[in-house]
Amino acid sequence: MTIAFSNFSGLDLAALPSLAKGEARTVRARQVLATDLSLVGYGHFVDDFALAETTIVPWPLKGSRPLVPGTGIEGGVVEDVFVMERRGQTLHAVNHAVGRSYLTGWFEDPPRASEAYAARDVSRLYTHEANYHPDGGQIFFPRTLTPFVALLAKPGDDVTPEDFVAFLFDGTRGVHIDPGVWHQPVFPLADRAIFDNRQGRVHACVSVDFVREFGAYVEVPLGGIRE
Ligand SMILES: NC(=O)N[C@@H](O)C(=O)O
Repeated sequence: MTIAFSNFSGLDLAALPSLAKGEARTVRARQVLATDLSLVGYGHFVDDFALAETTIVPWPLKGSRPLVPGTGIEGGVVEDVFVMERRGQTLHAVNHAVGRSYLTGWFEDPPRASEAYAARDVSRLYTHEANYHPDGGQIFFPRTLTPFVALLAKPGDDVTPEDFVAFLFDGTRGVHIDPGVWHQPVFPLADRAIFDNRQGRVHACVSVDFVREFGAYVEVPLGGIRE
């Protein structure tokens, strides 16, 4: 499958506002340890990728008649690897299941970040967007025991940067992100990591652009738990 670069939010990545110049602000996501309880409303743990079910949302109806049972969900799922990799002072994510790649964040002031130089501080990352899938959930499962952070917010199109929570996973378990839950591709606490990914084949995506809508980048903590 060919891989095409996707910029869901449509933000001009060649004209990013500068934090150093005060052209944008940061909203630091609250970091919490992923537990069964803390994930309520966002998703749940996955312990066996092969056996894990991905929630598929039945086709939405406009009339009063119901779907014939078992129909409206037959688009099924797609699955393949999702590769997260640091490229200098930027982070990229390549979704081989749907053939799309993304720039998911910067380890420096975004307009000054370079792929030619190593990141100086990887304890946090700035990201500019998030999205959700109305058609189904999405599973990220680490192939190696790499700890990772899932930046998530509960469903609702009136989402704001302040709604996002950075869930810290220790790398021994995966995550099922529920339909409608805002997310970015997960952020590994390593320079490169491979995840198994399973999601709805329809791959409907609804995006939020933190920069153009709120004048902010979301700062994602990637260190240990502070709270
Ligand atoms: N950008 C982003 O979040 N993408 C993933 O959710 C995906 O489905 O590719």
